Amino acid sequence: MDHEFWHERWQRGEIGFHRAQVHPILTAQIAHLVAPPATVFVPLSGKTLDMKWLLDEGYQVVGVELSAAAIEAFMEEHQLAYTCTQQGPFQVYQAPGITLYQGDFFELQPVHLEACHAWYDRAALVALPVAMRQEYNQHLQQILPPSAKGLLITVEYPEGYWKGPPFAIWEAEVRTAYEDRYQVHSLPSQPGFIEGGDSQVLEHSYLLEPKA
Ligand SMILES: C[S@@+](CC[C@H](N)C(=O)[O-])C[C@H]1O[C@@H](n2cnc3c(N)ncnc32)[C@H](O)[C@@H]1O
Repeated sequence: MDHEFWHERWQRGEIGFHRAQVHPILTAQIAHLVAPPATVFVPLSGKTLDMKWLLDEGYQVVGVELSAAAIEAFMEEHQLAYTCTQQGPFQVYQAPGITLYQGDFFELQPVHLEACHAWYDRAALVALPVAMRQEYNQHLQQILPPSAKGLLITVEYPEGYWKGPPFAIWEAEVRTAYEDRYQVHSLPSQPGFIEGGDSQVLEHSYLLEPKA
């Protein structure tokens, strides 16, 4: 999954991961972690409608996304008046309540996320092959404030059912990645969504709360 893979997907409009509705797990769960006007980090954000829902609820949003096309589509589809400036390795798109860093997640530093109270990971961790996931989990924990809480959604499906992305991630992997620093609350799985997928897919979500 190099950068070119994702740029090409955006260029060709192959964005089956993009949902036409706000994710019901976000709307049901985020208030259990943080209340508006808390700042929520959305890694590998695409142009998800979830960010608009968060803004409309009164949350502040910080995102990171490789594709400028995705970020500009988000701003334009929601008619947000935005500015764009260069800051180090990022083009920074800003509109009231939202800052989207266009560039590589792995270039983010703690200073970029110092205002964040929570993060929301849907189709970010599962977008990465296993070799990158460990690095992603470590970097995420290094750049977030230690008090930040997480809402993570993974997908699960039988081996051989789908090539990925999204990749199936089982609870043991989530616990290995997060349990040192977070209480990992597993929520009941529910029928999931993969472009062209069917009932063999489950979505499994987790609330991650820093250990005292
Ligand atoms: C599967 S999509 C999910 C998008 C969004 N979370 C959603 O729910 O619609 C993964 C996104 O991550 C972006 N991406 C992949 N690798 C990235 C990286 N290293 N840094 C920033 N964004 C990245 C891709 O361009 C793509 O938009």
